[in-house]
Amino acid sequence: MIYLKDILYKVPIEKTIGVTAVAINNLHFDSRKIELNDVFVAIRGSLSDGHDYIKMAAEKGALAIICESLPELIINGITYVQVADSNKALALMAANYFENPSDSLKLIGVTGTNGKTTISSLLYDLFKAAGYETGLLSTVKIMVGEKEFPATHTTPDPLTINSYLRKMVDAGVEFCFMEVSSHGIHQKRTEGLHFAGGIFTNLSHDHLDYHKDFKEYRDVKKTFFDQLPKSAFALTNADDKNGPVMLQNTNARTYTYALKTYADYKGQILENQFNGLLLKINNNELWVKLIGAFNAYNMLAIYGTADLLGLETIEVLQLMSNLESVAGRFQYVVSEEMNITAIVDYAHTPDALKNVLQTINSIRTGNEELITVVGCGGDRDAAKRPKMGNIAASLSTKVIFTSDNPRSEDPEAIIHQIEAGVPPEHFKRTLSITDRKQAIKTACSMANRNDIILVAGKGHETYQEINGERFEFNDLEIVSEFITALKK
Ligand SMILES: CC(=O)N[C@H]1[C@@H](OP(=O)(O)OP(=O)(O)OC[C@H]2O[C@@H](n3ccc(=O)[nH]c3=O)[C@H](O)[C@@H]2O)O[C@H](CO)[C@@H](O)[C@@H]1O[C@H](C)C(=O)N[C@@H](C)C(=O)N[C@H](CCC(=O)O)C(=O)O
Ligand SMILES: Nc1ncnc2c1ncn2[C@@H]1O[C@H](COP(=O)(O)OP(=O)(O)OP(=O)(O)O)[C@@H](O)[C@H]1O
Ligand SMILES: N[C@H](CCC[C@H](N)C(=O)O)C(=O)O
Ligand SMILES: [Mg+2]
Repeated sequence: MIYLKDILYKVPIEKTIGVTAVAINNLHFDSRKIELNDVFVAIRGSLSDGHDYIKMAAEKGALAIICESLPELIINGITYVQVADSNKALALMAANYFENPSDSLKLIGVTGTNGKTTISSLLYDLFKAAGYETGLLSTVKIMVGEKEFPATHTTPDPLTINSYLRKMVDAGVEFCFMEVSSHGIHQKRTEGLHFAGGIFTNLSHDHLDYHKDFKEYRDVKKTFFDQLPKSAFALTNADDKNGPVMLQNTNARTYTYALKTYADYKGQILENQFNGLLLKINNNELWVKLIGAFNAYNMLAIYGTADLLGLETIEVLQLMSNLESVAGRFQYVVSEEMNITAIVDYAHTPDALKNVLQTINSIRTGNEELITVVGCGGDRDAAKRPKMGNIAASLSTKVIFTSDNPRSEDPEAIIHQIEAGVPPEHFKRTLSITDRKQAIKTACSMANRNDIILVAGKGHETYQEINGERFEFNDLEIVSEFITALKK
């Protein structure tokens, strides 16, 4: 039996009408899911206002309504709890409802613009390989020990988070690595979770459609570290100019990693080739199978975290050298006959695209062409479009602009905005093909022996979203099929 008063523990309440000593069934923030004796939390969203659905929730049998402003019609027998912040109330209630599973886990949050999925997934792989029961909440998938569940968000809503954390605790999971997105922090999806550690990767232009400006985006990320408890560690990238800013007001124990400046976990790239990186971390040398300078940062974050969580250095080094790239993160195939390399990468921000292209250029050996296929998602930050057009054209020898989840927007209009960023001297390098499959096919047919094709933006995604409908689509499958069919 779960009581309303128990799940309201620690929730700052402004006013209560009715009794809270009542047994409740489920907790929901979507009125459409309400059944008899459930609790409905009204949230002001970006598309609609949950307060408009209080009546619907009541009609469907809600026993209690949690809201920021009380409705005009107060119905006898229903308890109304007025709170200052429904998002926060939902997160605290969700944690209470599932009996605060994060208290029984070592939960590590990874935040920053790029690298969250890579770091959290590889930490999951590493701790699993070290023999621990491990959990993962990531953009790509959710893992409860060995069991896989589909992910809908990078950081899901608090009910989803806490229900999975509960499953993890019940399955004996000891460590859980989770991505903490800026939307997640801003919407307080992670409020009430007990973190054992926080990792900051880097901060660059992203999600400025959602956040007011860069400062707000940065400050939102920072609140995650401000809220870490004393017992936690906070590990930051000292080479990123916002890295130290993140730790300014944290109560956690602070640590740094860096390639360029002094840091607790100091790294050096000794070799950077197509078959991996030779790194020196503090005084240890190791080969890892991942490629590119940005992955050296990810490796430092992983090394530091494993060390802070008490793993033995020797073991960590050995496990790190076995790590394989994460789905859709610099995944590649090479065609046997023509030796064409096709790389699929989730880079969907200017910074990530630049990183991937610079990485490929840094390990290109000769005059081979670098043919990039890229687009930008619809209903997302439009300011990044010309920037990505500029980067793709400047750092590739040929570019095909195409669609990447146009969602409700006109795909051609998005492509025009990308094209607007191409410097005139590179016009000749670019062409645009709206149909993504056709664009990939054309890139493959343009490739000669030893050339490199980068298909950027969708990574692990297995669909293309057009007009609210998701069509099956897999960059890696499509590009592999076309390059292996090439015979010249
Ligand atoms: C902009 C945004 O973040 N939206 C998220 C938000 O929805 P919302 O606030 O817009 O909801 P809304 O549709 O306006 O509705 C407001 C409220 O009314 C309720 N409602 C609505 C209709 C109804 O009939 N009855 C009812 O009760 C809704 O359940 C909701 O509580 O809260 C929902 C529940 O948690 C999320 O699913 C939804 O994510 C949408 C789908 C989304 O696309 N989010 C992306 C942008 C996102 O969060 N991305 C980040 C980062 C990705 C990255 O780093 O690249 C992520 O963590 O995934
Ligand atoms: N440390 C890093 N610094 C810069 N770029 C990176 C880093 N790690 C990965 N990338 C690049 O950014 C892309 C996204 O990486 P990843 O999926 O790990 O990030 P993320 O933070 O989870 O992104 P999202 O916000 O979309 O969930 C990768 O495909 C890679 O090209
Ligand atoms: N988590 C990100 C992923 C973007 C991936 C890209 N393929 C796109 O659709 O824009 C978002 O939903 O904004
Ligand atoms: Mg991610």
